[in-house]
Amino acid sequence: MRTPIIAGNWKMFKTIAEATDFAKQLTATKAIEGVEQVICAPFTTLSALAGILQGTPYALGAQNVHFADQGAFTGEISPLMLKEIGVKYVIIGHSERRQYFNETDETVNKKVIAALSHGLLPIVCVGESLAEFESGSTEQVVRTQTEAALNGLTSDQVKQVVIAYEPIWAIGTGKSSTAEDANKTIGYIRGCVERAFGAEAAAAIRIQYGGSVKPDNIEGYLRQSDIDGALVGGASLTVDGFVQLVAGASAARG
Ligand SMILES: O=C(CO)COP(=O)(O)O
Repeated sequence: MRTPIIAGNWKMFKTIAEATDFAKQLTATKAIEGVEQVICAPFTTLSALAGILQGTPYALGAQNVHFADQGAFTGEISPLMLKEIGVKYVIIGHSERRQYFNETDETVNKKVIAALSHGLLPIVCVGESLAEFESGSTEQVVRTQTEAALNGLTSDQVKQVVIAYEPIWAIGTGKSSTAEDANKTIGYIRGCVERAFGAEAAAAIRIQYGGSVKPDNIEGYLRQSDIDGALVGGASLTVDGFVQLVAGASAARG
């Protein structure tokens, strides 16, 4: 049985003061069990958050990483640096990075390999644009992205990866995929993993849905057979929102 995983992607929101405030409030609430909970925060806030979240049920995630250990890469952050802070997860290949920062399937793959080799767990984002959705090429797009991202991994490494299926047209738009459609595409992604890495890896890998997930729709997603959690932007920015998302995931699985 795959443990559901709810990850908040704060994107470029929250100062250190705001992040600290959030973490103190969150750790003061009664923790919900049975759901893995992750906060993917801006780089500048990670050290402060690590100090507060250490020893709590809340894991820390980053939103990007470079593939080299060190080097002349101005403005970048290496897997070693994240590991040193106590980061556990790292989002790789978010559509905003693919769209605005020239992230490619090739760099996503290099980053996934680098993250795993340093003991960081990748949350790899895949998903189609509106034009691709409307032309019926969703499956082709997610298959290409998934196969490229996982290229060269062993099946044991694949079991540690989390994939987030985020249709680009559903991100921050309030237009979410239906739970049934998301489940179908996520089932298809799992099938791609099975063809490349075998049944055991496909049964173990966790695949989230992301895109306008809110406390009032999360249960519908988590009740689906293949959806193992959610990667949430806007609704994860308040403590109340985050706790409600986790409560919804727990209720769906309860
Ligand atoms: O991009 C997302 C998470 O990575 C989704 O963002 P929203 O939940 O704000 O739509």
